[in-house]
Amino acid sequence: TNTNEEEAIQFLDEFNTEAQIRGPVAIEAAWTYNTNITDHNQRQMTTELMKIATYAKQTQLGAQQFDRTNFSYDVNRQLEKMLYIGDAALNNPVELLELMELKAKMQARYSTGEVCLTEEECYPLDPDLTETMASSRNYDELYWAWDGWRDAVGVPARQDFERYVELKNKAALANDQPDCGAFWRSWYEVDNLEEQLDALYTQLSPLYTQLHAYVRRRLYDLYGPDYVNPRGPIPAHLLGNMWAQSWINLMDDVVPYPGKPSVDITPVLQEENYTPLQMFEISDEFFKSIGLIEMPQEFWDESMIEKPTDGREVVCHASAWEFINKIDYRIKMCTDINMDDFITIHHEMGHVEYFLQYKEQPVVYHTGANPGFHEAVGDVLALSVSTPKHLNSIGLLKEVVEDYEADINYLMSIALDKIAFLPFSYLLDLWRWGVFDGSITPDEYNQKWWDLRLQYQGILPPTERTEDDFDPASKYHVAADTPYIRYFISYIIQFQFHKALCDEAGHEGSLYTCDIYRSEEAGQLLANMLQQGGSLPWPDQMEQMTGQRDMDAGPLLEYFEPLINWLEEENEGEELGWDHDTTWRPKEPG
Ligand SMILES: O=C(CCC(O)(O)[C@H](Cc1ccccc1)NC(=O)c1ccccc1)N[C@@H](Cc1c[nH]c2ccccc12)C(=O)O
Ligand SMILES: [Zn+2]
Repeated sequence: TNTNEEEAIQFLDEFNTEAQIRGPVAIEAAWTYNTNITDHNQRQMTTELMKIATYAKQTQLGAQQFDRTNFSYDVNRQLEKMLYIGDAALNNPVELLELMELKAKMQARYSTGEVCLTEEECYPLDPDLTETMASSRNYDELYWAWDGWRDAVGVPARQDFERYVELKNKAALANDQPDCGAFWRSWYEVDNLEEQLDALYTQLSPLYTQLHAYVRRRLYDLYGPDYVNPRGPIPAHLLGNMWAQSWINLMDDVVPYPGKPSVDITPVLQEENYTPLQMFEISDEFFKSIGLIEMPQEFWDESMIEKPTDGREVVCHASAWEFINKIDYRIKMCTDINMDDFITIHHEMGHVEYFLQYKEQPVVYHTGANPGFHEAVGDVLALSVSTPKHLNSIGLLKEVVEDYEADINYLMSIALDKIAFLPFSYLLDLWRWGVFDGSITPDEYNQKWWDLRLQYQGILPPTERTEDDFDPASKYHVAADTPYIRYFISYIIQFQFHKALCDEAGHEGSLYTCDIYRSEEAGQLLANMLQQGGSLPWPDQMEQMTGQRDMDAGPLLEYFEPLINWLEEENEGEELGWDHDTTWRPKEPG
């Protein structure tokens, strides 16, 4: 083996140059497929991805030549990142091709899935079924969309998924990892991640239980005792979202003090005919206001921010794209004109901001400090943007009242998104890690999924589910080979970041009223972290920003403190939790 550090540095420089030439070609082919799903474009993408995989394999072999023992920290870290190359580690090219085609096929099935009322009348997830789940209060109509979607994209995915699991585990073994879940967890560079996450969830579950009891009572008032049991789990299709992962669309039915002005900007966005472009420009302006880098011209020229109307099939699930040529950065999103998508735009733009901030780093460091960091950036800014004061100052809320009741309404709206999301974002990869490590076998995929959905979310399916169903694949990230624990981690650390940025901005008063708009100091603190990309372990970067090294639920609990007190009082007399009546089932849908 080679102990010559000079040669290692030479090797790294050559990779860095080569990657910026080869990378864009493959990413462009993936972009073309994602924005125009055809067999031809899939073949083109697969061909390019195979070439990049071969190059990654060569790079891995090259990096393995070196004995890193006495190399500098940075050279060692860059070489180490080259050793783990994901799917490309599959030694058998036939299997690698099979895996790529499986992934493309599952992603295409999800992205083109639809539920039909009649032969000619079919509805896709985005925007139609999403809108039905958000706005219908008809138990049977909600069930039609919920069950139809699972029949359309869940059931047919099972066979592909089982083969996908085998191949992903083979690739993990080729990366010296016992299974794919272990490989995905290795990105967090801590050896007790699962224990840390379990401790965080234990700390947060009482708050979720309070919110669950409150919302359940309101749904009981709405749907009656045939469909909602005030002591049991909630039917999964009543929460305003296809996966019950965010309950924000129930706000009108659960708002604590109805007499106060709304905090939902959807009516204004629609009445004033805001366009997706204008929504993106408002987001970009916020990033600029705190001194971050604005979206480049190529971003505005090449992004796809609306669902095409020319008949093209596209992957509508939002994503942010870096072409590692220091020039091209894009967002692909089928933007709907509502608050949900206004927030998602900030989420996606947060990814692009991270790309822009770390673009001078070596390519191997073009990642988040950990995947949760990448998911948190946009959401942190959205916490400021969402404040009624801020929305009022940019003309998206016509009236704002600042008193205790209005504050509780606001905190409820944020909790319906952030607190409701915690169990879902935790359980999804608990299930998937179990699938990868073999503790969850194909004959129980669906049963174990619903066991976890009951245990953590306190929900149950509106009808009996069997192993003929495969409900996990009704969620994009399961169909699209995208890990999910990153969002659970993001929802915790984004409040740590928010608190640090608010302190830096000189904010005084409650954390939930903080808006870092126009604070160059806050922006500088954030940029200093973002610029580092993956060059330093995330605890070091967490310490630079917040003064301590761990994930900590404290700032989240501080943010929601007034609502926690309000819920405890409001829920006096409620039977908290959902294991009081495990035999109850809702009445069958019509
Ligand atoms: O999936 C997303 C947004 C999509 C994404 O930006 O996270 C996207 C997912 C993806 C990953 C890989 C391939 C294709 C899509 N991630 C990125 O675009 C991305 C880009 C660079 C680095 C890391 C992630 N949000 C999650 C949950 C969520 C977290 N915060 C939110 C805020 C608003 C709405 C949803 C969410 C969901 O919809 O269930
Ligand atoms: Zn994201």
